[in-house]
Amino acid sequence: MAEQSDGDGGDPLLFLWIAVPAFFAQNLGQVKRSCPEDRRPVVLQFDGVHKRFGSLSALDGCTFEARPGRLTGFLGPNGAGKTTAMRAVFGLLQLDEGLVTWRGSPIVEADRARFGYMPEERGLYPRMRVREQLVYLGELCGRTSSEVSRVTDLWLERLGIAERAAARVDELSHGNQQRVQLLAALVNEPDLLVLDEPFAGLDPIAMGSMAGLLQELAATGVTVLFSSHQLDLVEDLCQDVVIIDHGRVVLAGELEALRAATPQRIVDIHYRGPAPAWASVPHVRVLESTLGSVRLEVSRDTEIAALVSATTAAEEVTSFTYQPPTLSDLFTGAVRT
Ligand SMILES: Nc1ncnc2c1ncn2[C@@H]1O[C@H](COP(=O)(O)OP(=O)(O)OP(=O)(O)O)[C@@H](O)[C@H]1O
Repeated sequence: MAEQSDGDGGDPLLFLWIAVPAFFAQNLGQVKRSCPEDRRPVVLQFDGVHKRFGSLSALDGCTFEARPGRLTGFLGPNGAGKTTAMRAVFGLLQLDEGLVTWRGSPIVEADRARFGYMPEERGLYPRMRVREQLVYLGELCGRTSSEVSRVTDLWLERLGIAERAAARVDELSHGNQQRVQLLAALVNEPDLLVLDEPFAGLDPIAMGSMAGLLQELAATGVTVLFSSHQLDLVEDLCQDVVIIDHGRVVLAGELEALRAATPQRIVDIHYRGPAPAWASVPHVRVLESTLGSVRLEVSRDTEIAALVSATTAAEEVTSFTYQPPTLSDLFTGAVRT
């Protein structure tokens, strides 16, 4: 696998990883994924991946997987190694150790013809017209012009930007440029979609439509891995999460299972009147307390009756919720400060 870019700067034509193989066209027949006798695991797998930049370990034995038909949130603080890992999927950097595999085999260019990538650098040609650019990019993946035109028109319509098809990319709003960028990752009808912060900078409405779209794609069996710093959104959207810190995976798996497996439970109470003495209840820790609301941490085995009994001292209780830690709580607990 050739190292194409290891530089720090943004490469505006980044997704030219798909550009080289015009010869994909004649090879695509060999990469059909629906072969029923093929029982290899249909996952994207990172296995002990190391990537160093000089003395800095950007990926330090990174191991995780993303599964088909599911949304996997790829989380971590700034500089944790998310973009580096995503670039590794596309052969945009040379790994020092470890393997990234797709369906159980090291990824080759023919696999990448069926992958979609939305890079952090957002590499569209700013002066090229939207539809023309999308068709061009789809053709670079080895698709015929009519195939790619059909998919492009479908998605332009679906994303509500069909009327801007003839506009230049740099004439579009940020949100619409982001939609076109996503579309550029979809024109080859990918089996795997890797998105670097697809929600960054979107307004709430655009976020909702992007979220809905990713759910729809996952529902059709696409493997979707995306990075984000918006933990509430990831919690609402993703079945699986991978949390990475200093190049190492510190927590990974099915979100609900990870939440349920924690020994802590979080109790949020909203009330009127003076604050009851919750801290006096055994095994209760006050995490936050403001006038009229309190957040408590209890153990999974704490006797809730004692807590409820203490709460009745409030003038009125307007809400009482008891739940496992949120994704944000898990993230804070997992990541080194
Ligand atoms: N080409 C490079 N040369 C040198 N260092 C690099 C290079 N690319 C990434 N790094 C470093 O590797 C580490 C991981 O960077 P990366 O961009 O993967 O993190 P990230 O998790 O995507 O961060 P963010 O959330 O801020 O986007 C950082 O310390 C970064 O400075």
